[in-house]
Amino acid sequence: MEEVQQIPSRLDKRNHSVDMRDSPRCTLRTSKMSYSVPGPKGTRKTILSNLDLVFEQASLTALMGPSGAGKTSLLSVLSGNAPSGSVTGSVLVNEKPSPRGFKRISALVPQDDVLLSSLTPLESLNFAARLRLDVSASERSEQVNAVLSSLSLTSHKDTLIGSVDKRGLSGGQRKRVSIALELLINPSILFLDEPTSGLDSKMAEDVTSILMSLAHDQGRTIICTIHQPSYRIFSSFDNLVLLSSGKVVFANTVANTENYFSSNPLNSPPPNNENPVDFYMRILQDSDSTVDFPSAWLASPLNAKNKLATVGRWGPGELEFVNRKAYAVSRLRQFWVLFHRFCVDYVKDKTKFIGGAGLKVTVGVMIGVVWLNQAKPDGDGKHTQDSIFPTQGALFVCLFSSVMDTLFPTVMVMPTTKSLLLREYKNGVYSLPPYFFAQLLANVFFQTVNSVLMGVPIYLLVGLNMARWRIFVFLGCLTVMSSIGAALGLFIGSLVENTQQAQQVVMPTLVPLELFSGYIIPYDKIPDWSLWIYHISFFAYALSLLEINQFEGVVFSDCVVPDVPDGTCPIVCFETGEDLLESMNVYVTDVGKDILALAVTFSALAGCGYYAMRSLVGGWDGGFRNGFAGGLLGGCGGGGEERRGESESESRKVEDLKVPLVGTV
Ligand SMILES: Nc1ncnc2c1ncn2[C@@H]1O[C@H](COP(=O)(O)OP(=O)(O)OP(=O)(O)O)[C@@H](O)[C@H]1O
Repeated sequence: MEEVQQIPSRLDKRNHSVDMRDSPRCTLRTSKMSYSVPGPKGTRKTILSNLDLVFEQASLTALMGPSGAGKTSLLSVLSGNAPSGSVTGSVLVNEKPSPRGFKRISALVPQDDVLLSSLTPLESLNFAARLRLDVSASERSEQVNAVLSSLSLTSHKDTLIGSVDKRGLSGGQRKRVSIALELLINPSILFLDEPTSGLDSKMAEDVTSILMSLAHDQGRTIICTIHQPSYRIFSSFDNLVLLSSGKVVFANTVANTENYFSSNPLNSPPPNNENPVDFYMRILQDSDSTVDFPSAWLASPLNAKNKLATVGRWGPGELEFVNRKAYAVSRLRQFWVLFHRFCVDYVKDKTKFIGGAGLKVTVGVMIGVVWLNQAKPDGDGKHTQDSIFPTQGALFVCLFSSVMDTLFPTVMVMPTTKSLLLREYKNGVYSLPPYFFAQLLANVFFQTVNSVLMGVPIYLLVGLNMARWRIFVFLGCLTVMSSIGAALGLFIGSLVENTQQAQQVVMPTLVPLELFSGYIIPYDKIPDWSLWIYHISFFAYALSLLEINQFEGVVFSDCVVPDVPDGTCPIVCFETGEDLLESMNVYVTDVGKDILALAVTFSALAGCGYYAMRSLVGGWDGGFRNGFAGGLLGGCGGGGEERRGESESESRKVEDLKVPLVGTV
């Protein structure tokens, strides 16, 4: 059994620092609490009905029941993360309405260990501490070390967390890091969704014994959903809440479970050769059973005892302390810490950082070699007609690559970053704008570096216009296109459920914009019905800029128009760069318009990305995502159940905790 040490006392009330000894001890009580969600055709589906439960301070409670019984829903409602449905009845913390800063005294550890795989436990905790604790650096580091030691992670603090593809911490250690991240704020109430799932029996026992100590030695109220625990693990819990079809079947001490089921309502003890926990689950799911378990529980004397359980009280000034601030640090600080974390995560992932940069240089050199010196003028500074097509090709490939190389990595990492965002946002770690802008800026920054690494070799090898400042216009244009790719990536990534869907959205979105950009289909060949696509294509505006940058002032030496009798020239031939530009509907005076169009495109996509992310975490109109993405991905499949799960877990801003959960909501 792992030993849990007490986290030292260092509370500074002015700074909202944390320490369990000074933090409120909390008892959670539900009274006639019901939870329902919108069902089909305007009906409502009741998921939890009339729950009267008490979760006492310094206790470890197991939430159990057959699949679909409502365990996760109950955890979501108790932790303040079920805004998609409606809650009636009351959920009280120390007999008082849930305080404004509820998320600063409670924490939810999700089932999946959503962690940044390229960081170590120490780095993860340091970043989390910078976001969640408004104390001096030395106090922060003291707290991080105390939490690491509290969860027996000190000797693993510098090991890479890792993931399925990258070896790192074991499953049990990862789970402990997940718990440690939440323990940083010394929560009075800790909610855990299946903390032992996926762990072997030894790891599961270690995690349970840690939870037991956190409850008993440190006074926390701990509530976890749990599936098929061994009898040993089951016996470590103090209390058991057993649900079936959203109703309470048993809610009392674990010690009383066997007596209760052996007498009323079953009148027979569990068979000797069967784990009693498995036995209770089996009988609850027995479709032939005639026993009305919820009614039997309501009539039980143990139920009355449960209702009369002693409840905690707020100490003097505690409620005021909890009610103060929604976030521990300012939004500017949140932005800076998150930006730093995105950068460290990117740089530490060698495949992303070194591999990505190496690939860009290689591709740049390859393209440069393919079109070597094709755009270079002759000794007199003049160009030839046959340089036009390869030059345009090189310019277009650079633009295309800048967008795609930013868009795809951004979309591909979204499943991981989304889960992390949901976890942290749900737990009130930061507000959305700092997160969104930190992610956008970090993506733009790294992908711009990559675009430059690819663009410079192409520029030099192809022999593009070397007039002094033109290379900077070229690189600036690639930077803008990378930024557009990043904003579009965040937008699409927030809308879709997985990478497969992302691919199904990306290609149909980008192909028309490329096709009608004026390069693949020349401007004068674009059918009238699709001219609008040309006018909204950011490829068209960026290509226009690069073509002006390249061809303005250029003279072609080989345009000798043959003398033909009827006056029509049989070949298309340009004497100057301006002639060429005009033939493509590009004018030197368009520069301002092109820059404005790109700026508007970037702002619009960033706005849509933010809106989609806001919708993802459950703010504003949660229906936007389901409506828009549902329509877009109607035929893509795979999402109904996941989407339900996500909306169920949608977060609400901490400020919103002023009203809900209490009384009739
Ligand atoms: N937002 C929702 N919309 C529709 N149905 C929902 C929603 N949330 C939960 N449900 C339904 O409510 C019931 C309880 O779901 P919940 O996820 O809470 O059960 P559970 O006991 O945690 O199940 P499991 O053990 O399988 O995770 C299920 O039938 C589920 O389909």
